[in-house]
Amino acid sequence: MSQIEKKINELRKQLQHYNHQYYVLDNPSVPDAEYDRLMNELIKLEEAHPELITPDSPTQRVGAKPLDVFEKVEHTTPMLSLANAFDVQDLRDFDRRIRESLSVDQVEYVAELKIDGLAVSLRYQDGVFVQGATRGDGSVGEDITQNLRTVRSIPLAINETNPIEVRGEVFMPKQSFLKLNEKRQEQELDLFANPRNAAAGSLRQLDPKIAAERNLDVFIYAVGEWQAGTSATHSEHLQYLSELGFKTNPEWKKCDNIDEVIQYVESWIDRRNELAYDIDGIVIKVDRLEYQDILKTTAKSPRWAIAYKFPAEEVVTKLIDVDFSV
Ligand SMILES: NC(=O)c1cc2c(=O)c3cc(F)ccc3oc2nc1N
Repeated sequence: MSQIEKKINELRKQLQHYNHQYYVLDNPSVPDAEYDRLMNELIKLEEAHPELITPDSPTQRVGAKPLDVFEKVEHTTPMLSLANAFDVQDLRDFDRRIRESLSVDQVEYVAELKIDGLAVSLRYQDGVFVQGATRGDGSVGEDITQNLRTVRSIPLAINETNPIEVRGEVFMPKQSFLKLNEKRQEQELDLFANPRNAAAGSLRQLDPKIAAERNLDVFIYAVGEWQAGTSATHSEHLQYLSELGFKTNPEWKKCDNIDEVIQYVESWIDRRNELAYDIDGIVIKVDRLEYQDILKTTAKSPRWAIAYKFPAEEVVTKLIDVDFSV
């Protein structure tokens, strides 16, 4: 390996590490000036040696040119939607049905915040991000790889060389949403109704440069296709996803029974406005993967998971004070 290649690989490793600290762990470890200096050094070296550029280089986040259309992508494992629960009794019924089907007295669950964004599937081959898609109708989604590459918290490379597909929710933080609408107000463009629509609208842009400016973020919440997988529980999957370098939501909780799930749900009903992002409920999943396999799915939804929906918040949009006096 030439000195140049050594230098390029060293810079890539450093920048990928700093990216992970900043965007995935929200814990910047270098001043921006130092990060920019290293990035500029890598850009210059790659410009001088374009044959050494690889798709997982930190310089390749925004590169692509606008698309004419989004290609279709078939999901090898369908991306189903969740059945809803609206009160505690629904949760107890959900738990009873599962314990009866499994003929067990107690079932462990994982409870997770239900991020109010857009479901996506990300595929990695030989440790490199190769394709990202929307849920679509559950069987066929749209290829939005170029736009997902601009989401800084989506790693372009992971240390799992076996093919793996993961699923998560792309969202726009509340602050970014307010700033975007203020800018659109100034430009006399129509405003987005909520962060979810803003995130969806950003991922539907054919020009990745626009998506790149929208400050999108992601929480990865499940492993999809992973032949090499050996985990016994969903909670092990969540820990593994985090070790691989994915951004997972830190608020998930393993619950020994439905009573603990109900406590968790009730603890979050009044705490959502503390969060930097919108949630519209809590997702509850049977933790043991062998139980998930036994319970399977209906045509539309898994029998081993349910979404407890919070009552819709009275929509208090921050009215942007427009100064008509001028
Ligand atoms: N918005 C979310 O934060 C979120 C969404 C889903 C799903 O839509 C979902 C759909 C399935 F068929 C199975 C598991 C799931 O798990 C999920 N977990 C989450 N945390």
